[in-house]
Amino acid sequence: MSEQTNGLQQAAGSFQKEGFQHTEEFCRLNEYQKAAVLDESPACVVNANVGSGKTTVLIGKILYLHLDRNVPLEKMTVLTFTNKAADEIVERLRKIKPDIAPDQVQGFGTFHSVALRMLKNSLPVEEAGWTKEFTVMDPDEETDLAMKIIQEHGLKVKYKNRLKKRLEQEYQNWLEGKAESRYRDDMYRLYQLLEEEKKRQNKMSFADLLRVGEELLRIKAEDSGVERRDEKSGPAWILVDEVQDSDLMQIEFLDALRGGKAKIFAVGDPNQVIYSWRGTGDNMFYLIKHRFGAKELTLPVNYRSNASILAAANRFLQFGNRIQGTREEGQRITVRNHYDPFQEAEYLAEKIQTLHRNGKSYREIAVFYRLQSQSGILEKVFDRYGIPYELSVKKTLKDIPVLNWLVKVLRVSVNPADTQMAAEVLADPGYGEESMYLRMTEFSEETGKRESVSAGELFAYFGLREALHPSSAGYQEDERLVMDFLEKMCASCNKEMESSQGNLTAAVRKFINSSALYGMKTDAGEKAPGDISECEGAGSEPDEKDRTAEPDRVSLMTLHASKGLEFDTVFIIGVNQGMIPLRCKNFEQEEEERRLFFVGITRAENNLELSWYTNPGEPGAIGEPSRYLRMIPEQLLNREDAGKPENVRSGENAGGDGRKSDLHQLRKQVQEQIRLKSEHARRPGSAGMAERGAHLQGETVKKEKEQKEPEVIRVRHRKYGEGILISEDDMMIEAEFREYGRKKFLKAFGEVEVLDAV
Ligand SMILES: Nc1ncnc2c1ncn2[C@@H]1O[C@H](COP(=O)(O)OP(=O)(O)OP(=O)(O)O)[C@@H](O)[C@H]1O
Repeated sequence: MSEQTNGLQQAAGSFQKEGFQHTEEFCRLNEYQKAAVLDESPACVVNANVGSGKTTVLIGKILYLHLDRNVPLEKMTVLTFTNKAADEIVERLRKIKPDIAPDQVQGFGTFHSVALRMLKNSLPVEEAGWTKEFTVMDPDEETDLAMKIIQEHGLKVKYKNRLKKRLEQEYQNWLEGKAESRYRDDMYRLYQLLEEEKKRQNKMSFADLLRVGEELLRIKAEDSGVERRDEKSGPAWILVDEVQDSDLMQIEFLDALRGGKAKIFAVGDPNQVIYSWRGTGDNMFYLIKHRFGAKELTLPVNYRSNASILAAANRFLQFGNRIQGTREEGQRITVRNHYDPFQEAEYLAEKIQTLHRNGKSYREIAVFYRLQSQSGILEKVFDRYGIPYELSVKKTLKDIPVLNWLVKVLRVSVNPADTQMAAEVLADPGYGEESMYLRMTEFSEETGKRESVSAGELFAYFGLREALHPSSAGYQEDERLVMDFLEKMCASCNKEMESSQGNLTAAVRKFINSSALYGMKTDAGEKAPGDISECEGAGSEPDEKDRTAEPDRVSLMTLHASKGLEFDTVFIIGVNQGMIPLRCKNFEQEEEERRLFFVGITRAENNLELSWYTNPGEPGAIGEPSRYLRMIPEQLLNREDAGKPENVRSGENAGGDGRKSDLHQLRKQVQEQIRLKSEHARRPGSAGMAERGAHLQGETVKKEKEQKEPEVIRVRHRKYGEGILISEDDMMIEAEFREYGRKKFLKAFGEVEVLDAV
């Protein structure tokens, strides 16, 4: 990627004069890539293989449209799956055209951020029942609010323990005016009340941003008449990255944004769908193609991995043709057996030290695992060996109690209608106190009109010294975290106020909305399941793929987090039965696990090592190699066996080295931690947010006995009779019938009736 960036920089001079097509960068593209860049069909989807240059093509396309076809950047909307990806595209464009102003690329971002910006700036959000000052709520907060409404109104809602999922599942049906909920309960009444409450408290969920955005865009188009629409009113081009990760709501938003006029260019890879639990299905790519009558182009050639890795990857391909490579066979894939994760961690530490001594930088090396919990042993052993590492864990403000509370304080300050948050602030067991109420509700009046502000001033205004309890043991750390956060926020707000000539309240609202939408990184880098990257307001992240700019560290991350990255050497650990793939409930999950493994192995450029344990020690994992290892042809593999249980059990397999003699001790410590954790998990849970929220508002909440909800859902089919629901998504339903086995049906045909749970 950095090599590519250099190429772009060298070519930058000639861009201005002759356009993109005459640059070295364009000439470097292969024929498929060129065809995609130059295509100007009304709608085009590029079905791209892994590592085939999707990002390269997308950037090439933007440059071509802008420099050769004179399409202003402002007339392009570039929709990405993560905010980080949007930042990366802008950053790479800036390397070529350093004078790009922030205003010109306002249309570059995630679906949600683009919708948010339009609702704030150009769509009449008042017509939908909110005001321009609305704030953004996260999905947990919406579930808490729904739970509170259920309790207040005595609603009968089934499967409350899965309320978040249920809120998502039937929302579309309710919007379409269906008369009764799937379980014939009060779900539709809940939607109604929830909607009213969100309007009353002037806040929107993520789903609202897209839905309201879409509705208002459609109304706007109707009002002005699609044909007569002012050329200036919408984008001329919509470019979509990672289109396979879109969900149905995003597609509707896309359609409305297009307004029957803008051209669509979307790149994606159906083989890399790994987030279907969020409403994305592996059929999305094809759905988009048909919905927009799009031309399909392909990018078959992979530039990343050596031929052995690609040959293995081809075994896991689910859609499309074989991935073509450009590289020689290279190193075979190593498959290694270890006795257990402790032994492996030590092996990895030594191996990485050797690689480093032989000239490989740490940043070229990554270790992937299926479950976040697997990183603990590696961290401890790497610490002991002094190996620098970067742990990719999603750590957001919500994980730090004092910042979680502070953000709520700020949210109420910029939106006093938010009684849900106000209640949570005041009754917070750590920091809540009554005097905060006035400070929050008077913020706009008192301080919010200012044109610049400092962290110290805000700290004093909110009386945070008292709220954080100066005599408590944690005060200093809390104060440091709060000041750090406020400093970042004030820097962003001051900048915002200067450029927009707005006031402090509006600037804080923008900052807080951004952080709700993207999360805000508090620690080491992360690209987790979910569109999380650094909050817009807090400055942008370093280019993830230009890794030379970052500290030299080994990357430790889950397979999910590895998507979109590339490394010279990749270790995938715990490739055991029951772990990779994780135990699956249904065929779809199984297929997704396979795609996840595919994503993991295709991150490696030159060296790939897969390991399994004789004694995995993870619940559900079996001490046998995963069946995925049997799917890779033997001639691509180099099998090595490091399992020496007798040495390992003694904990002294390494002789005189003091670090290694501690291994036995470490093993005992970690096992004890695991035991304590599982005991803790078995204890009855503490009160949920919703209960706390209600309690905070002075209500007595009866802790409802956890209802034992039935797990089996019956269905009926005209021909196959009664059966059991296995899975369903927005399009398909799968059920099992005693006489006929498992069958799948298109929901649109309504052949399967879902009966009450038994
Ligand atoms: N025409 C080309 N010639 C040489 N190298 C190329 C070419 N196109 C792309 N590459 C290189 O191939 C690698 C993969 O490119 P890129 O990251 O854009 O692919 P991708 O399709 O986005 O990957 P993924 O599927 O993993 O998300 C990069 O290192 C890139 O520089």
